[in-house]
Amino acid sequence: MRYDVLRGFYEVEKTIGCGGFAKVKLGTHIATGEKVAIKIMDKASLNDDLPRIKLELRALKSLSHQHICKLYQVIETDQHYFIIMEYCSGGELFDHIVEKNRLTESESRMFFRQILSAVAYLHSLGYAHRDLKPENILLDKNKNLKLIDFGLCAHPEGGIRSPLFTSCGSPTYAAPELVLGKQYLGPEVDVWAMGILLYALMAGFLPFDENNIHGLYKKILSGKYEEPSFMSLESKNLIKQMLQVDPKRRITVTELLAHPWITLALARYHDVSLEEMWKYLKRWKYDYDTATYLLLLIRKKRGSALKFNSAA
Ligand SMILES: [NH3+]CCCOc1cc(-c2cn[nH]c2)ccc1C(=O)Nc1ccccc1
Repeated sequence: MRYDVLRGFYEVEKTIGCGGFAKVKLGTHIATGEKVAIKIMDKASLNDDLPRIKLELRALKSLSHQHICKLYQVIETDQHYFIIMEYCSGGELFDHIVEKNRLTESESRMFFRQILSAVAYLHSLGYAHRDLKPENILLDKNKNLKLIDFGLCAHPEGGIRSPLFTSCGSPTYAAPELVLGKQYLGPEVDVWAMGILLYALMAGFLPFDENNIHGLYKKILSGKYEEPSFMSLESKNLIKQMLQVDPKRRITVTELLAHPWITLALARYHDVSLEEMWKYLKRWKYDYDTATYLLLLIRKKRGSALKFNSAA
């Protein structure tokens, strides 16, 4: 498939993922030679998924965090949307767990801290992800986690604490209040999903699993799951606090950040303060210059030469 609008700016290579209304291809940003991920959506097949794309673009444009997949450029034509993103060569966290069966407690903690840092940042900007699962967490070549797919994220007008209704996300990771179709709060369902994630990292299987949806819902609503003997007591206790059926009794992100199991020292990401960073990002147009600047910034941080052929 030829994409004329990309010619001279990006080379398009193999497909690295596809889901529903989008396919994702590996690409090369010609001016810098850096690899990128190009999420391609055919407008004709989007139909009622168009709001998801708008949501995702709005979210990605305002997010800048070391554990959230970076947006470089947005290209829109009559037929397509092209979302140019940071390339995560380590694939999905899901595959990483499957190949290792389960992770050690310290590796799980290392990954979980990164997820928590990204989710805490999201919530601080008034977003809830609402579809946290291993398939939406990728690894870059240094095994750093990157959150993707903000197509279901919520940014309620009344602020992150205002109730939501839309039932969305994957049933396996859905919190009881979501399953019951009750009003729910974005941050609380994200904490539940992170509890499922942490359990899956350390156990190698899911706490609530059933091949039929009703059996699955019953298990989720019971809040009862197996606690493998190889899990330490503090890990079991942390997961228990995240998988509380009553969202009011569930541990919050703020409490998680201070939790002894986490002792999260959130590293400062940019040399500039985050406030200044946001100011720049808000002004950027996510055009080719933005992509070029961001990729050069990464190259600089990596200490590589600032190779740049302006012929492009
Ligand atoms: N489960 C992930 C499949 C690959 O999907 C992606 C990969 C990257 C990626 C790969 N390397 N670097 C970034 C960036 C974004 C996506 C993505 O958003 N996929 C998607 C989400 C919803 C519907 C359809 C597709």
